[in-house]
Amino acid sequence: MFYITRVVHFKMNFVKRLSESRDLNTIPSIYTYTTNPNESPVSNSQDSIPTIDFSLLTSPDPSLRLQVIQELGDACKDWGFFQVINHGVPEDLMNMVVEKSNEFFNLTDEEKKDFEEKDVLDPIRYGTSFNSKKDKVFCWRDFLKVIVHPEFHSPNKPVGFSEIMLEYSKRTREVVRGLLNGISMSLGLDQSCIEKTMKLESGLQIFVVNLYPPCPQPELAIGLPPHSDHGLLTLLINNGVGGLQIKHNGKWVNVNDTFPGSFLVNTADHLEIFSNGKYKSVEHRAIVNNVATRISVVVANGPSLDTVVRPAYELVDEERCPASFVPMKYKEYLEMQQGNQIVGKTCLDRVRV
Ligand SMILES: O=C(O)CCC(=O)C(=O)O
Ligand SMILES: [Fe+2]
Repeated sequence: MFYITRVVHFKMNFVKRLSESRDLNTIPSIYTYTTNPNESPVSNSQDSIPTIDFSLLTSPDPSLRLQVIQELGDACKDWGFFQVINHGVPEDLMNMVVEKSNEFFNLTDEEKKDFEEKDVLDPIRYGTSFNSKKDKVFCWRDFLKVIVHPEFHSPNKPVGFSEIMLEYSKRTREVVRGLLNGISMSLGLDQSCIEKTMKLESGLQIFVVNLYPPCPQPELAIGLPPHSDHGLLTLLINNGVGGLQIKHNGKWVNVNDTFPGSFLVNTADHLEIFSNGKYKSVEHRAIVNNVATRISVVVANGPSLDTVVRPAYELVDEERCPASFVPMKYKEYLEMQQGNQIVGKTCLDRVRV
């Protein structure tokens, strides 16, 4: 008796390769994304996006410290988004991170093959769309996601990527720690309250590179649909090509002009949970264009995977201010978010009371 075994390889359709194919004038229908027709037009009023001077958090002048903590709290409450300047991370390092990330995508298919994603919690995942096994409409985006803390992982190519990622991971964790200390105080809590409760020492940090190649019909496709991030704070830098939009007072706002060398920071779901809804995780999306490849490098910073996240006890009062969220282990939340399609704030809604 003969058994014929046929091994079917699931071939990922990376958009980088697709966009490089000659004569691509229209996008395949799987990428056709319908935006809500009732949505108001995108606003360019980005001048008012808050800017936080990180160096003031450690100023010897207590009134300056107090002022920046107040500004940080207001930014989290009113925008869930701000840019951070004077953060101490060298601009050269930030540029190198973007450059090396680009080099990764320029490796041959064969070289990248080892990193293709199999499971949503694999430490290194090279993939396309958001969750290509579940997405009904595909995102015009390829990605690399690497867990860099509490255990450091990295692809072994291109040369020097690993060292750059390690340094960047350390330096950005320091910025996140400083910001979360300030945010703790802005909530009227001890400076180290978030750091301790969320066990940041073994907190999860994921390094994500998004690559959005030029798209022949940008108005029909989406880079990343509206969503909020898991974790506490997300830091973003890009290669100078715009595409990020954030939702502010029900309207999409373009985030294009930012200070060179600054971090774009957004509040994520677990900060909304911890603050009992005082600080909202911001909805954002990435649009695409037909001219230039956009690269964004995102560092997602969360609690330790075993932390059960719930609203801070100090912020809950059974009568006047009951808990708005039920407790959930961060690992479970992450699996739920990464293992499904990404739709607005639906994940957070699942733990909302
Ligand atoms: O590329 C961007 O600007 C947004 C990326 C993003 O939202 C994400 O990776 O979660
Ligand atoms: Fe995001």
